[in-house]
Amino acid sequence: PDLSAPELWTELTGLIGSSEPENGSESGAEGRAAAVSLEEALLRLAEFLSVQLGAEESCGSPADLGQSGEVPPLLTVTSQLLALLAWLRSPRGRQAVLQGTQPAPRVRPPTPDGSTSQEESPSHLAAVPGEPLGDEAQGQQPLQLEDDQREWQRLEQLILGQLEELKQQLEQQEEELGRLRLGVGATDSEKRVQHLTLENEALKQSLSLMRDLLLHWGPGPPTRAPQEEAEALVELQGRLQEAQDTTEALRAQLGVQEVQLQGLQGALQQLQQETEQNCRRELLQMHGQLAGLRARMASLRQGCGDLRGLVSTFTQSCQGSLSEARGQVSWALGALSSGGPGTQLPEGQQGPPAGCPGRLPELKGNIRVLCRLRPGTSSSLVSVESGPGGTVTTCYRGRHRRFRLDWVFPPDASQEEVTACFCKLPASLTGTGVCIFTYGQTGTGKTYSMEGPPEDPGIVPRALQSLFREMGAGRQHRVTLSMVEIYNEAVRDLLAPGPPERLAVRQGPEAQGGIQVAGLTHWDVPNLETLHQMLKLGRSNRATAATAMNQRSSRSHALVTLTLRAATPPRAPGTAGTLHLVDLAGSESPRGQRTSGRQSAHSSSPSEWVKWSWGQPGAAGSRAPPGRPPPSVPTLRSPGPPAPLRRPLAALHVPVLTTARARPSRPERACPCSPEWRPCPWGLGPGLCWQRR
Ligand SMILES: Nc1ncnc2c1ncn2[C@@H]1O[C@H](COP(=O)(O)OP(=O)(O)OP(=O)(O)O)[C@@H](O)[C@H]1O
Repeated sequence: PDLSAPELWTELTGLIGSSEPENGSESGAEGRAAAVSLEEALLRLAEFLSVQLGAEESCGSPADLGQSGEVPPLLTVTSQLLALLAWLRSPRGRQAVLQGTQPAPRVRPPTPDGSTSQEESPSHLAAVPGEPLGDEAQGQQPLQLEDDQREWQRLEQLILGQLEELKQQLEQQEEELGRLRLGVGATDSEKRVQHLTLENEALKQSLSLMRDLLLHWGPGPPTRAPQEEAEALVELQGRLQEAQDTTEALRAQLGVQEVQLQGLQGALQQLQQETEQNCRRELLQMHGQLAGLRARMASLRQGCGDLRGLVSTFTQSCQGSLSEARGQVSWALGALSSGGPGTQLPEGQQGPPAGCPGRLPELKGNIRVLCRLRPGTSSSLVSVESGPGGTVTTCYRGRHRRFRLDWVFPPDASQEEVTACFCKLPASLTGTGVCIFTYGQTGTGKTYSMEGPPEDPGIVPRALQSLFREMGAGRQHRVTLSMVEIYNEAVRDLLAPGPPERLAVRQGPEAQGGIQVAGLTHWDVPNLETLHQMLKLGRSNRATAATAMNQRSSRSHALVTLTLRAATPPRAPGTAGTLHLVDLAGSESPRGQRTSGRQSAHSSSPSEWVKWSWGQPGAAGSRAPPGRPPPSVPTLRSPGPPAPLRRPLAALHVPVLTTARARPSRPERACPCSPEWRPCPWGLGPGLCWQRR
């Protein structure tokens, strides 16, 4: 096994060349070949073959040995060698070797399947060592020897050629085996390398994974060297410093944002409060408006009921007046017809009979309409005829109208002149009722005429002064005063001890004066001074508001009622007299009228004057240039009288306002005045407030 293939073949070649007698002492073989026995050569050959076959089997090509037609040359040579060996060991071979002849085995060349085809000749079989040859055999021996020698040479040449061919094939196979070994080794190495590389990569990944896991979840990195620890510590300190700096910066930014947030929260809170306040304020306003609307609706309902009552009262009053007038007319005609022409009624019979006192003047009508022109200019006034039965001619929007009135006061008429017409009235108060009211557009002098300034008092102070003067100190009448305001269609008591409340107006019995104001207070007026104080108090309580045309104008109707009753018993019912002094609210947006090019110069009645003057702007004023009527203007439509209660009360037969019950001597309601003589919250003077009095 320690010999290489070429050396082994060299030995085999030498062995074949020295195939002499086994002892070989005289052989021509050389040195070493002679020293190797045949058996030993065969053993070496077998070992070589086993090694060769093992090597080929390990190379994965043992199947090549069994393929048909591809008998390995090694087997061929081996089989021939074995055949030669068998011949040499046979007696004939021994004899041939002993005779110094070449063997003449009838050995055919190896068959393709490697089997040795050995055909023994009869002579060959007879030439068995130790057996004697026959004669025939003796005679044929030279020919056979020559054949054997030729055969031997041929066989020898054949074996040598095959050995040479086998040698070449072995060398080729050796080279191929080397290549195969090298290739297999290279392939395995590569596979191994690849496998190891993969394992290495897997191990690397596993190691990296384990390292990461240990860094994150493990007990920490393994202890490092002090230098590394120091460097890591420095790095960590740097990172810590950066983190602290970042934290400080974030804290500062957070502080700024907190301040901004607080500011925003404050602004939001303030906005919420403002919004809440606004909402509450608007809600309160809406509640107020709603309450006002409800009150107005209730007032409208009440006013509607009152108006129905007034219409009913007016109708009844008209019917009664007509019946009375018919009776008076029939009485007067009867009296005149009984006396003949030129007959005058006797002195005592100048009036109607008993039961109809003072009715004759009413034949002229119980309404007097007086016109007072205010100083100033008025574009609608054309001409004026002052005095009793005077006329006023106006031109408004191209239409001329002439009105005849009971009295016309010129613009320069004084308060005394106007009041003189009313000074006789208080004397006839007993048993009747008188109503004086002013009526006109705002700023035309109604309040001025009724009240007047303190230095130049108007109708009310002068009439009341005249009334008290006539009654004298030991008067026989008891005077009571009430004062109401009709504002926004609500009736309020201007002299109520408490806060002013809305009073209800009802239709009462005709015997008690018809219209009644429930809960209205009536105050005793002992003297003129007290009367002035109470009037002042009532005026101060009157609701006033500014308007565009007159800053002092009143938006309410003021009604002062003075009642006179007999102070000594017996008090006969029906003997009370009442004086109503009314300052109506002014008419503010003049009512438009259709433009008319025609001019009318006929005289209109006082009632027409009243109707006309209701909506005329500047109804009183200076005279316009005569003969130049104002140019036509387009039609303007404006609201008329805003409320039913603003109608002229004179047309309603002067309803008498009375209380539903007699006024007690002392107010039933508690007086807020304290007994410590503090200023009266009502503004009443000493002796007027019942507690102080
Ligand atoms: N005859 C007059 N002489 C002098 N001044 C007058 C006269 N009439 C009115 N005035 C003045 O005209 C202004 C308006 O008068 P007044 O307040 O009496 O009008 P009014 O009709 O009562 O108005 P309102 O209807 O708004 O209450 C007042 O300053 C008043 O002094």
